[in-house]
Amino acid sequence: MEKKSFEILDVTLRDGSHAMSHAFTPGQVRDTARALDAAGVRYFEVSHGDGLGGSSLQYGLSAHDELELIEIAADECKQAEVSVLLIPGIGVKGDLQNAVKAGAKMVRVATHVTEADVAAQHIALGRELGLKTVGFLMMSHMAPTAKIVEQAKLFESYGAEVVYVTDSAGYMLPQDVTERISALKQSIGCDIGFHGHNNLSMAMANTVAAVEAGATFIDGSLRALGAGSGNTQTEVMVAVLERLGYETGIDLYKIMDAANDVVTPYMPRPQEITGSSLVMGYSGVYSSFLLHTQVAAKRFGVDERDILLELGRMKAVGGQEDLIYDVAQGIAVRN
Ligand SMILES: CC[C@H](O)CC(=O)C(=O)O
Ligand SMILES: [Mn+2]
Repeated sequence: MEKKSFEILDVTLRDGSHAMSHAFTPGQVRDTARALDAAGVRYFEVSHGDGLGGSSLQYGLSAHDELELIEIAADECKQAEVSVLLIPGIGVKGDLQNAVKAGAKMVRVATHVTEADVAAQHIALGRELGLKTVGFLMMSHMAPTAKIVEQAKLFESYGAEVVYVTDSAGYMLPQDVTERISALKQSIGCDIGFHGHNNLSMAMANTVAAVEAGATFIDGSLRALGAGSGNTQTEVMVAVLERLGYETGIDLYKIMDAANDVVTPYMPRPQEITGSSLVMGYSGVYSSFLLHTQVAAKRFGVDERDILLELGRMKAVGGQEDLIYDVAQGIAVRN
């Protein structure tokens, strides 16, 4: 049987930044990048959790300059390439140009699932700069499949080479993923990717559904380090996909060692499904809201889950982090 091949993109050093409160050190980035490269991972992402330019009071200040971290990671690459995330409005074109000078070779331009049109200039710039250029539809559970197809076509028309379905809230079930990826497969010519979160313990099942439906770019993070309950666990995904007969190009022992020997020692807490992250998956809340919610719950003396349920009801989206505090205060007043 001919083995199907695809790319695994590791997001430990970007989505993991949320779980690390944006405090990756240069040494942690160097060691992680070296281990990912040695294991055969083709692409891995480095930047503030909210992408280039994310360091701010709204999203959390970075402990170290992300351009310096990108440069350190790129220096470790013998075969791998560094990706950066860019959310138009949080990051600007100049941030992307600087990331390229620091060694980035791929950009993922991320928008809310209904707002692909804000990415036209950034995708064009990515292509102009010679980057592998990707469109990333965040909170994909919030739009019906037809809308996702429409938005993916926009990304493709701007020049995106890959379009991602992104389950930012860890809300989707395998059938949701199958439906969306299959529809994209029939409607667009570029590659399709999937990025999952594990808030309902569905990240691996969703990933398998995505590859079986035709996705050829799949995200994971070592030890699942990422926002909320974290991402699809890269080293486990390699084993599962190999068992399913796919060619990952990644050395299983080396990727396990990267997770266990490099990442585990610096993780601030185990990547678990807690009551709060479960509520995020259940009610469709952005995984990156978790740590902000914990701070707000403490400050106003309220239950984190009540804040998250209310944010889910309000259909809060990325960029509305300040709402978390308003909601917490409102609950405290009502209590
Ligand atoms: C805030 C950006 C976000 O973390 C991007 C991402 O990984 C997602 O939407 O899941
Ligand atoms: Mn994510």
